[in-house]
Amino acid sequence: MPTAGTSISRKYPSLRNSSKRTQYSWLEGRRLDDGAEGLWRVHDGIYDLTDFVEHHPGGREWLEMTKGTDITEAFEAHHISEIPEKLLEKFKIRDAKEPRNFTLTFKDDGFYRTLKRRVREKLKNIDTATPAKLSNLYTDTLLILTYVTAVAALVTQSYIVGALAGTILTLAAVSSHNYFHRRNNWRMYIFNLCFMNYKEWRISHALSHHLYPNSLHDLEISLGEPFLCWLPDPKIKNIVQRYVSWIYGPIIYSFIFISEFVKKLVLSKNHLALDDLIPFTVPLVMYLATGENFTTVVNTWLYIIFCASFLFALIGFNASHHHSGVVHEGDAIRENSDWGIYQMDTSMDRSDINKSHFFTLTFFGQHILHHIFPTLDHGVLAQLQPEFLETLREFEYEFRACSWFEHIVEQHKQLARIQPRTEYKGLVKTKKQ
Ligand code: HEM
Repeated sequence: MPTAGTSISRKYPSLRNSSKRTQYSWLEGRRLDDGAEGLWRVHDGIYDLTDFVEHHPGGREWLEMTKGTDITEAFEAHHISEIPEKLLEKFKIRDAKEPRNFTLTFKDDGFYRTLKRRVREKLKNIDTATPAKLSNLYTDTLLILTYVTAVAALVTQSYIVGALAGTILTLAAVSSHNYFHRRNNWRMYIFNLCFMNYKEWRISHALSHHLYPNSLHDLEISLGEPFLCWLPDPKIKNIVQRYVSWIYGPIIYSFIFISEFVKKLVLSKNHLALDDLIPFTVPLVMYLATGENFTTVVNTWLYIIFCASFLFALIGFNASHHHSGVVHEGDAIRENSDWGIYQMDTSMDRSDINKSHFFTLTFFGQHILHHIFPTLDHGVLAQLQPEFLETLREFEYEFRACSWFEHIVEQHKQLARIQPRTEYKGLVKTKKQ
């Protein structure tokens, strides 16, 4: 087990290399490393939120899951208003004994908090309801179409209609990701249709990937290993993982949904819940609508799932973080980086996807703004671009974006890359921060 820290933490993440790594083992590792003294840590304070869990407006789950960990990044990213910070003081019981494990900063005059103040003001003066309603309309339509096209695939027994049903299922699942980042709401359950559970994604995606992208703390990186290895480290990938993954990668893409479910049955069966039955509503509707025999229903449904899984991975892995020009663990980064700047260094947006509300919602668009303000509806984010660009200019950073196609090419180059960059090559134009 390595003992040195990582580019953004003093300690190497416990249990990262466990052969049984899951969302729950990631949380377990955080409890071992975070110096939260069995309670909740925010910056250098220890808080007892036991009495607040039930009353948390974002839902009890977020706080239940994170008990015993440092929630600084989660707390900062999930609240735009000043109310949570004021409320938090009520629950402080002492200063933490150890320094924080993570070295990312949230200085008041730093990039992230400056931008957040501007966003807070802007949100008071813009129409957020209309774009949010449009997102709801898109999502609900995709949900209905998921069932309709699945039935159509069964009736027609056409591979093309089956692939269309898979496409719709993926678009519905990605849209529902807009909802599981927020307070509990029914649309977050749409995500479960694809065999992955929204609650587990709140851990691997919202709490791990969003807060520490491309680092050793990012579960979306570690769960891909040893088959898909994006970190530039010759110790974790050989020639097969670097180049042959270009060929076997798409096959893996197709099995992700099913394998996540199987993994849950094997490794996390204690966490099985009623909502894990949601994916089975699709074949049930297919059966009830047509009366087809069991084998035909299951075969058609599995074909839809494989198509959906392929497209989901194609969209997800090429959304922002694996362009070979962005920072991955091992590459030099700024010391004590502002959290928002670290997010900028590890991401690159997609100019083509960002142009449309529908594609932003269904292709993980407006990626950087979504990462740093995950509780805002995807449809609202475009309106925040002026404040985002203004703050970037002020901090002398540039906004980086390229096409989706370039991301796909670059992601493959990143799979092959093994040389970490020894000089900081983020998006900074000057040394000023
Ligand atoms: C793991 C840490 C936490 C996470 C992930 C989290 C997440 C969330 C989410 C998702 C929402 C709903 C946002 C929306 O839908 O607009 C929310 C709202 C809220 N949370 Fe948290 N929360 C955390 C910790 C806390 C703590 C420690 C406090 C205060 C003691 C707090 C106070 C609030 C308040 C007051 C709201 C209402 C919205 C607002 O005024 O900003 N949260 N939180």
